[in-house]
Amino acid sequence: MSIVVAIDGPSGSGKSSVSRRVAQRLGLAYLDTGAMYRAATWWAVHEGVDLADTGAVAALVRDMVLVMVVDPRGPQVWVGGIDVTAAIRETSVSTAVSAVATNLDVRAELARRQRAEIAFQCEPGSWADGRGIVAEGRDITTVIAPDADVRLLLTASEEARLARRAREVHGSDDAAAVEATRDQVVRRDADDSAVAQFLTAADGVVTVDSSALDLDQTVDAVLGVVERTLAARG
Ligand SMILES: Nc1ncnc2c1ncn2[C@@H]1O[C@H](COP(=O)(O)OP(=O)(O)O)[C@@H](O)[C@H]1O
Ligand SMILES: Nc1ccn([C@H]2C[C@H](O)[C@@H](COP(=O)(O)OP(=O)(O)O)O2)c(=O)n1
Repeated sequence: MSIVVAIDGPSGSGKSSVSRRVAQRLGLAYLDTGAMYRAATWWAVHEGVDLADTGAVAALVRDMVLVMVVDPRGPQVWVGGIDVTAAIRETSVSTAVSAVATNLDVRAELARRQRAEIAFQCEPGSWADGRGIVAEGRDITTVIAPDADVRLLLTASEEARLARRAREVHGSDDAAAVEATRDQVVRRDADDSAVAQFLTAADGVVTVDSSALDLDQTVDAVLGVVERTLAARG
């Protein structure tokens, strides 16, 4: 029997780091859908397409050769035969990505690919050999996989999320580092929330607030929700 775990949440709530660890512990594949929007952004810039030209960006993304390596021990992202796993984390991509993520034709194309990947990992012969997948992003619990076995919203206070991102990007959470991070957390969430609802839990979605938890405690909390949800389902 396959298991699909869907996790949404705002920037810096811990979706990527927590989902990877949860997938490893459960032997499931791991799909970072945000990385797909980042890859599309990187590719459009690489190909010299103006991000404001929504038709041109959508056409480019429809033909984009994107490979997501779903092994949670070493996820990778390849676009047009280039390994962009590190490049898509750069601040230039973080700043620009909402312009691509709010392009509804791009969303339709990436949604199609995300649903196909989730279905594929529930089939024998895939990386997960049918065991299933943890997929995370902004609209997984609501749009991409509303029928997932487990649906979870990972939240944390704005203060905690800014401090985490500042430590990650600038190696410090002093006032200057937090201010330098504000655009890629607060402004981006405001822009992104125009097209996906990830600030409050939809019906049937369990909220885990990680503000006062460290990474290990958050992973344990999420694993607890998975166990209880599957046990209740029988
Ligand atoms: N519960 C937590 N406590 C402390 N730091 C965390 C926690 N969860 C994640 N982090 C750290 O915060 C940063 C952002 O986490 P990340 O998984 O990239 O969030 P998201 O994918 O939601 O944007 C990472 O450096 C991560 O190690
Ligand atoms: N399912 C998704 C996943 C991400 N996005 C958007 C929202 C974000 O601005 C970008 C990048 O997502 P990502 O999860 O990498 O962002 P973080 O920096 O980890 O917060 O893509 C989306 O619109 N829908």
